[in-house]
Amino acid sequence: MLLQRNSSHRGYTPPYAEKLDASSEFQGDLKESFYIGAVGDVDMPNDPNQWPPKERFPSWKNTMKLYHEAALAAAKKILSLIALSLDLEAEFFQNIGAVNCSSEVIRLLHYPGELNESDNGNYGASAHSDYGMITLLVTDGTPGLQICREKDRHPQLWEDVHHVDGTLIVNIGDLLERWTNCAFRSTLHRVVAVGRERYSAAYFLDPRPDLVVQCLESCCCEAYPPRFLPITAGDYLKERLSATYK
Ligand SMILES: O=C(O)CCC(=O)C(=O)O
Ligand SMILES: [Fe+2]
Repeated sequence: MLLQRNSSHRGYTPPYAEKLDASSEFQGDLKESFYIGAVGDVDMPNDPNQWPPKERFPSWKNTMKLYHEAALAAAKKILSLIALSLDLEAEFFQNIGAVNCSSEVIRLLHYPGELNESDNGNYGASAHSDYGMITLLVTDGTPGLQICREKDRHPQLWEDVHHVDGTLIVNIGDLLERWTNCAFRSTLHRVVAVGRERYSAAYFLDPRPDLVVQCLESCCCEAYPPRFLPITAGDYLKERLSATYK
């Protein structure tokens, strides 16, 4: 298939090719998606994105570029607020290299309306937390997204995320959970099949791959020691991605 996802995870991923919950009994999730990384310009001559033909989609590249810019600006503001809440400078995450523009990815998602019988019980997107820092999600308002507030509790309790027009859904990712020693928990979420076609767009912001993610000083003390070992952002993301595409 043309524009099939390449080794830089850019391009088209068909249904069943991704399994966000590696323990799912199904072959893969129902969604299909298209990944667009940071849009190359003078600073990024080797843009690994895959672009549909200009003749058919004349404004596609520019629209994606504008979306990246707007999402990055919003993500930076949210990260500043998170930093302030941790008694850090507003620019803390940007200053340490946690806001890496060349690792940003937009994932355009489409969930099918009709299901095969063999997909009974399968998910549009099976349960997972996002891997990086934060995710900004917009949807077309079709239900399906659910979160589990207490991911370590069993049985898990799932709640619908209600659509509010004109708003973004912000997910905390695993790396922010590791940095903050669980002060900010990464949100376990999934998309259930509701028998209606659904579209959404997720924007993922990840740190520089060589950045070591370790518990922030303001997030641990003797009585509450670090819960996670230090790891580079790149190693963590590689580990999670390899489980997703097994
Ligand atoms: O489509 C959605 O609402 C959620 C998508 C999602 O969780 C993801 O792409 O990581
Ligand atoms: Fe997600």
